[in-house]
Amino acid sequence: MKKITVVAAILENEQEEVLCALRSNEMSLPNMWEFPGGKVEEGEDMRTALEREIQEELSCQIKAGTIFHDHTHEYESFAVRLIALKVDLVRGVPTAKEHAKLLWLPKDYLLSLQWAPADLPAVERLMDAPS
Ligand SMILES: Nc1nc2c([nH]c(=O)n2[C@H]2C[C@H](O)[C@@H](COP(=O)(O)OP(=O)(O)OP(=O)(O)O)O2)c(=O)[nH]1
Repeated sequence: MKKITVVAAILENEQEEVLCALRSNEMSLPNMWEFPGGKVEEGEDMRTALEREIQEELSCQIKAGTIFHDHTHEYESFAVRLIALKVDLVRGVPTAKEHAKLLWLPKDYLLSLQWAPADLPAVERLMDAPS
């Protein structure tokens, strides 16, 4: 089974809301919520990959921090190693360039969204984590 490594950003604002992104119809896993990010390219450092993906997808600059959750999920046709990292916003305002929608949501409400299955362990951990 093909396995890809994906890095995803956990970004919180001053109200302790988490940035959630809705995958568009043109993306794989359409209409599912995710933490924005993308595939790590060959030879690329995971933090560089995440900072690049966020610049491309959200037109803002972030600094990737510590790993929050690292989990492999098997979809029907491929497996995703999803590495979720805490990030800080350095410059700009996250703007949806590829996603259908962006949403800042208090942690307690995260499970009201339909998440990509690979994200659920990280979402649940985030809901349990003290702010
Ligand atoms: N970015 C991101 N992808 C996720 C998450 N959860 C999850 O299952 N995925 C899946 C969806 C995609 O199959 C894959 C990441 O692909 P992507 O489409 O975001 O990455 P990309 O921009 O590098 O790739 P591409 O669509 O241009 O081929 O991982 C998540 O939280 N964030």
